[in-house]
Amino acid sequence: MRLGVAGPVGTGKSSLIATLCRRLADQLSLAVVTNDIYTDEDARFLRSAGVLDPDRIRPVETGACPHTAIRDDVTANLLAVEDLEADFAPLDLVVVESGGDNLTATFSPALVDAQIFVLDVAGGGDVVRKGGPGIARADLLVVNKTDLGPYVGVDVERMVREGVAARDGRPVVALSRHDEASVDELVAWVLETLAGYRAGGHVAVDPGPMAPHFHADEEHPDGGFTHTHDHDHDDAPQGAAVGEPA
Ligand SMILES: Nc1nc2c(ncn2[C@@H]2O[C@H](COP(=O)(O)OP(=O)(O)OP(=O)(O)O)[C@@H](O)[C@H]2O)c(=O)[nH]1
Repeated sequence: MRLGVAGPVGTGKSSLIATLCRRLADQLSLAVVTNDIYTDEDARFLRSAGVLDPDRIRPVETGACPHTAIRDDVTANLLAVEDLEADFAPLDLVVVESGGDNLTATFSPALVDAQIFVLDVAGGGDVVRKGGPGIARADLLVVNKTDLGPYVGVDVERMVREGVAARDGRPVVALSRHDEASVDELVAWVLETLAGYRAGGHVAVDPGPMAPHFHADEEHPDGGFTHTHDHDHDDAPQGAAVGEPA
């Protein structure tokens, strides 16, 4: 299974992956692909954490906004994942870490089977309310660094409640690496999702938003049409469609 980890800059994506590797490397065959814009910093961090054979951690240097490489053109990431799968087959789990991006960045289902969106309490208690496709529709929302709540004046329980309310029943984990019970909850979710994937019951979803795009169609008076997939998501804002097919 390929598992994406996305979220704004510094919310704790690399640390979460290090924690997962620490907890799962004994029972699963793991590999990690990291994405940074101009460096291989995240891969170096994970290698130096000593949680996985360094060769199982491969960096992609996007040279562009992180979402470009995880949803618009996933080629570089797919090649990195496929190289790892070829070198270490059979792998149970490949984790792909996005570079830190904004609230709209999500993975294409062409790259990952499931995805985690990571926020942290230090980014402000109102971030969940600001919403976005990852917050609302990623397979799992993690509200990270809950231990910092008292120091930054954030009501963690309220933030988590708002996350649950925004997600229509999808799961939320309130996480701190200093709270073993919360790490247990994260690990349990990963194992459960992996079991569902192996049983053929897990369907990769596109949290969106899908960029407006053009379909060539000779029958259409304009030679084709541009549209969005807003209607795929009941709660997505409507009205952005341009020239829907007749
Ligand atoms: N207090 C606290 N700090 C944490 C926790 N998880 C991560 N951090 C710290 O948060 C900072 C950012 O963590 P990273 O894992 O580098 O975050 P990231 O999302 O990978 O960052 P980018 O790749 O730059 O977007 C580091 O200083 C971590 O030590 C946590 O549970 N509690």
